[in-house]
Amino acid sequence: MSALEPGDRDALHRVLRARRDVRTGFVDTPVDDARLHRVLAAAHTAPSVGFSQPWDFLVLRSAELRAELAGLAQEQRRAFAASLPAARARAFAGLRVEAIREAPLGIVVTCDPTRGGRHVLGRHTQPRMAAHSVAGAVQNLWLAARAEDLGVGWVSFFDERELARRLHERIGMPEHLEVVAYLCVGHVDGFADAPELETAGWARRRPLAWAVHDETWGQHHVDPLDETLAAIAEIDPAPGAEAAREHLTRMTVPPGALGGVAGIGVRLAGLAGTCPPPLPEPAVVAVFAGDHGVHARGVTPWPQEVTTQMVANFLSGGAAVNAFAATVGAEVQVVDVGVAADLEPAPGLLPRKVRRGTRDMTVEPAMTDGEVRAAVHAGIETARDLVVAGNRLLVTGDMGIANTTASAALVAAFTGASAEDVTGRGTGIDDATHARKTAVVAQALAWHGLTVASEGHPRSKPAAEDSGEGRPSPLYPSEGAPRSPAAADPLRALAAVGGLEHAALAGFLLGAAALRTPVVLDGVVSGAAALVAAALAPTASHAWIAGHRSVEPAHTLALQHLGLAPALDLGLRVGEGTGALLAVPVVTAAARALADVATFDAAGVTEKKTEQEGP
Ligand SMILES: O=C(O)c1ccc[n+]([C@@H]2O[C@H](COP(=O)([O-])O)[C@@H](O)[C@H]2O)c1
Ligand SMILES: Cc1cc2nc[nH]c2cc1C
Repeated sequence: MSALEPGDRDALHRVLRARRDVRTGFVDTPVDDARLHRVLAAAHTAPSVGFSQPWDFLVLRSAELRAELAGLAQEQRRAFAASLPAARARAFAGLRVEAIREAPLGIVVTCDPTRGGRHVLGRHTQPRMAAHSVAGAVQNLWLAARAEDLGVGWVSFFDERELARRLHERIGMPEHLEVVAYLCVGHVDGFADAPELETAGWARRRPLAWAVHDETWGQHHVDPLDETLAAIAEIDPAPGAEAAREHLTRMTVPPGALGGVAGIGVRLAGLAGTCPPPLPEPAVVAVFAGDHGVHARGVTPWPQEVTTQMVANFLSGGAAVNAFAATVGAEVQVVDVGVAADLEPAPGLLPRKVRRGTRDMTVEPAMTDGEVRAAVHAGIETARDLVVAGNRLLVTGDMGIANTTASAALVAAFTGASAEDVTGRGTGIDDATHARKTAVVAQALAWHGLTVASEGHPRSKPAAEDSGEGRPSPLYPSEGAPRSPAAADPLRALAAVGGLEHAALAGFLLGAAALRTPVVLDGVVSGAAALVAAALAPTASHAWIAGHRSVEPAHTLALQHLGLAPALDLGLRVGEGTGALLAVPVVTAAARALADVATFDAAGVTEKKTEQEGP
């Protein structure tokens, strides 16, 4: 028996932590054969399916061949860069993805899917286990190399088939082999403390707790919503906001001249806790899609299938959201949380369906408590995924035929406004449909006990609008005024009259705030979701910027109640994230101004005289 010795565990963990995927810093020093042999021997001890040991190691030293292969990788790099949204492409331009020429050794690790014949234990049920086994060998190699002070970089910027074909032609690699890894190997001038992509801000590490599910899927050590609310409670925007306000007084613009742009800058600095705040790019719009049981009540002339059809349009790049996202260099992600139809997998689609549409809110709760929680969690997880993937600005979007009815009901429930005040014309409806829609909203509010206490008057005064200096007013400012039933139990109100996209958007808004990532809010659907989120965690609104004001009356009420001043007011009523996307350059400019605009001192610009001094 091979017993381990004291200290082995610590040593193993040290090596695991110190392993890096190395793309920079390779040096010329040759790798001696004994070292290389130990590294390959470590790879060869890896576990494999049915003990089939499907790997081979092709050691490439020829600089000429390596240069040729580097050319293949470069072509793939160019194609990838061309596929990226503008801000991502800028970030990518500064990244190294391979060191094929610089590293003195290339090791190609192959998989022979035929090794061992027909009866390889386990591979008959799972053919991919052969390649998985080879990945285990690569990991062994990587760790052993680290213990030898050798850097390893795994290059995946290859079309695997093209690489296999080239190796077949050039060095006789058999055609039935698959290439699992091209590894750049050699001595390096040092090992970084953190992954290169993390240091470059391209992506972040996920906390282990998010990845561990206990017994039931989605059951984590701490509930994601509780964890999110606890993180939001920690936000203190005062120091960053104060620093930004102070800096604004010294910037070479007349005092107050930056108007609402200054307010956005203060907000960004408050959230980040520093001034200047980080540049809020790259940006991504998450378009949450869902269908609505209340559609059956004739609240919109559009058939429900349009939700599915528009999702297809987003995914093929043909919608307004795609045009606007391309204009501002943002990525588009569609999140299916409740579309009635089954959707085919597609790049850009996050399949997070909780159920196929909600129920009719006029006769029963639109969602169960469990469905609401699942959709809120889907929103939190979407925010987490997009932030971990390196996005620094999130943008909300929505798609759901009939969702302006659910939005109106939510806004009425949270602000205390009447059905008449909140019900708008959505996609553009005639007077008869508008009257029916208003009655439907009133009926739903009454059925769920979410109606106004004193007819026609909001129970709590709307909060004063954002002063333009990033100080959101308290949500329910009139102390002693009765809280609406919705504010007392936001998730119940959401379940009663909301949509799956509202629930997911509420989670998304909270998830972003918890990660101190700013979010630009789109129209009435996001506004309604923000009311739910703010009722759960008032300080979350420090992370939110109202991108625009839509023509839906409920949106104006929601923004007033949230104390948010819209960046733009263009008479839009598209949804999808369009209005918020147009505000992205405004948000970026606010951050850039704090970073780049010179102070009076630095630029040698004379400040204005005080009034008493006279001319
Ligand atoms: O963003 C807004 O304020 C907005 C205003 C009016 C309509 N919409 C969009 O129109 C759809 C819902 O409209 P409706 O009339 O079917 O309730 C939905 O997909 C929304 O994204 C969005
Ligand atoms: C065509 C169309 C596009 C939309 N985008 C968001 N909601 C929409 C509703 C309709 C009907």
